[in-house]
Amino acid sequence: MIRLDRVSKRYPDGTVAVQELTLEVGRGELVVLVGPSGCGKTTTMKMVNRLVEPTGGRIVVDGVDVTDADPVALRRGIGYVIQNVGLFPHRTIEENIAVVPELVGWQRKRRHERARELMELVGLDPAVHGKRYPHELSGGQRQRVGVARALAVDPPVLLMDEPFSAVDPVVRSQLQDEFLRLQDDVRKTILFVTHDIEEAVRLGDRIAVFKQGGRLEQFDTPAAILGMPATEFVADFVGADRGLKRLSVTAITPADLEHPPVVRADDDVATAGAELGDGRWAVVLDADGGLAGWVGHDMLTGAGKVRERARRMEAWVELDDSLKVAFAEMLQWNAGWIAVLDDDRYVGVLTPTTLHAALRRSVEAEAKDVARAEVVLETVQNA
Ligand SMILES: Nc1ncnc2c1ncn2[C@@H]1O[C@H](COP(=O)(O)OP(=O)(O)OP(=O)(O)O)[C@@H](O)[C@H]1O
Repeated sequence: MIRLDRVSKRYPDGTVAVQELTLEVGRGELVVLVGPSGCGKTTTMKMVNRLVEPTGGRIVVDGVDVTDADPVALRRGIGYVIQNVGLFPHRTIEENIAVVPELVGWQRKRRHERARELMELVGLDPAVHGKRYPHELSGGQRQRVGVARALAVDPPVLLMDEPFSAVDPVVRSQLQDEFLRLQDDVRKTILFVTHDIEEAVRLGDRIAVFKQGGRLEQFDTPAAILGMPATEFVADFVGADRGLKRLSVTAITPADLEHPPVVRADDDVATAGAELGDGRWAVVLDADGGLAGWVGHDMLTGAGKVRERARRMEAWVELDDSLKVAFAEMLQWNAGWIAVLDDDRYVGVLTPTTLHAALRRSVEAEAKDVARAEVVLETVQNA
């Protein structure tokens, strides 16, 4: 959808901002450009909508070479969100959102309806905020207006340059969440600039890590960048805690799970006790495979049914949740294991040991390009 082919930019003063950059953003994909200050991220982005002209290479958007396109028409088809938004101070929020629709000649009623619809989409109340002026909104609300304005004529492509960096970390995290939900709905093709690796990992389908002088160091998924930094520069840039960050982008799969003894809620205590044997505890399931709780070996004495002895499970996670979510739940409940469900069906448990193994296997699986289940780890036991 967006293709950069050996694109370079040398400014008239001789500064090389971007060097032979080749990069592709697929339809509906969100690619984050990340790197230290001055590495050419903004320049790259501005070449896509021709606010800056490349000095070499080709840029194609939706099959059209941008150097052949009329810049004004081109920019109307590409939403642009920048830091500090750049709203018109003397126009209301509704008028600000409707700027491009007005430029392209939409009637007043249609503009009004579209602005209201977009305000709702980005979490603003049209009745409350529509008639206000930019200075009457909070920083986070202004950023939302910026996103709404960029979406006004429903462009297939969005360029976003540090759109959430002018707000405090709490609001920022909230905006990121809302933005991910929004992107799930609208599936735009997005080029997103940030200097914050946490933001890149959270938002990006793929991340392009830049180095000073506009050189692309690595272009890959967040998990691969964190698990297998291609160069020392990338390893330094993503940080010494990249293993921890990687937890948040690695999903739980069935191959990661352990399978402790299982008993049924309807079993007699004596039967369950015998089934458990030497095991210290068991997972308790109800008749249709749902999680009913857990039971300790020492709780299985006397007569009665398992359900009368079982303890309720305080927490569980779903397959496809991240390893980070599982780890956080284990810490919160001070538990040595956590049950994993697939919809309502119990499928196994994760422990700190299996969680760590899952993380290691996921890195090796990617390096060898095989399924995670096929990776056998070297461990202290089997080394
Ligand atoms: N108009 C210009 N003329 C000359 N040099 C420029 C111009 N604009 C940017 N540069 C230089 O090009 C390089 C890349 O700048 P750019 O703004 O693309 O970096 P960036 O990665 O977006 O940085 P930041 O994260 O600080 O915004 C920098 O060295 C910058 O000083």
